[in-house]
Amino acid sequence: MSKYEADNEIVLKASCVAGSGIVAKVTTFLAERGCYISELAQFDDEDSGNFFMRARFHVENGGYQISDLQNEFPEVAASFDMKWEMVSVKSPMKTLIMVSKFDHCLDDLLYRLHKGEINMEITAIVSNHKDLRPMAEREGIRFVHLPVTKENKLEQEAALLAIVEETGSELVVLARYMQILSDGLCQQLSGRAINIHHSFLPGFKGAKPYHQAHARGVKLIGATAHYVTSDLDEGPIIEQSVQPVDHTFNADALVAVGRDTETVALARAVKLHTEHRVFQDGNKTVVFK
Ligand SMILES: Nc1nc2c(c(=O)[nH]1)N[C@@H](CN(C=O)c1ccc(C(=O)N[C@@H](CCC(=O)O)C(=O)O)cc1)CN2
Repeated sequence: MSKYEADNEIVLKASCVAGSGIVAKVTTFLAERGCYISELAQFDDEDSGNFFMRARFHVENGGYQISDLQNEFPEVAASFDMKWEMVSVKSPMKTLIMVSKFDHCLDDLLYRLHKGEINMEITAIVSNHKDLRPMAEREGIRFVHLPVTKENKLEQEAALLAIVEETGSELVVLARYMQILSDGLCQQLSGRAINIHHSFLPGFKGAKPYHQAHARGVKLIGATAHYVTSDLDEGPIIEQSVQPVDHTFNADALVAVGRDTETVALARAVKLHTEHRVFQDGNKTVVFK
């Protein structure tokens, strides 16, 4: 049985300022309500003073419903001023994917969706170009063409946001979407927009990273999946992937082999986020794999 088929599995994500008694209070809350904890992870970031924990559990003997637990947990959360969420594992995360002309990341995500590797429901594919409409229509997925110019950027982003809200999208994935999001949109999508940058950040930020890498004579290339922030390519890193190269690789060869690192890094990051395993910790992340 796929781990997503477990009807009653629940995930609790919680973070707060570090202190004693947190794990005890949370696990006691769950135990007292007949919950069997199958996964438990925690991390105490001594630099930031923040504490993070993730529990996966189910209610034995069908007593409490998730709504009951969600109604009663705030008392525990309040005692530690916790930021928390409690969600059903089975619920696929509503995900809107943004693309431009490159198709490899979108194609890979669609494949992994079909294989059941990522528990998401694609609500729409939005693009500033028409090139990937056939790929969306092949899958029966709504495709929205939102062309963008310097003059219409704010209107274009408003239209995008309207689709995010209309579809109830919880996550926006920039699958090689080659437009810089405005500060306002970054704020609106804070913590729920993931981008794939085609370099091993912090190296080779900005445009044409493979050409930068070729000029530098690197022996490794990579890709970085990160949350989108106003600071281009500076968002909290979720996942990275690298692979070896050498002097025989010209820039086009780096682009070609780089596609594998981009798809792997992005798919892993989306999977981790949809499984509620990623926490933002300042400009970094904590990832419970
Ligand atoms: N606010 C942010 N927006 C975006 C981020 C980000 O981190 N913060 N990541 C980029 C992706 N990206 C590199 O990975 C990137 C994409 C596009 C550009 C760029 O210069 N775009 C030009 C237009 C280029 C074109 O029309 O072909 C522009 O927007 O003016 C740089 C980096 C996604 N957005």
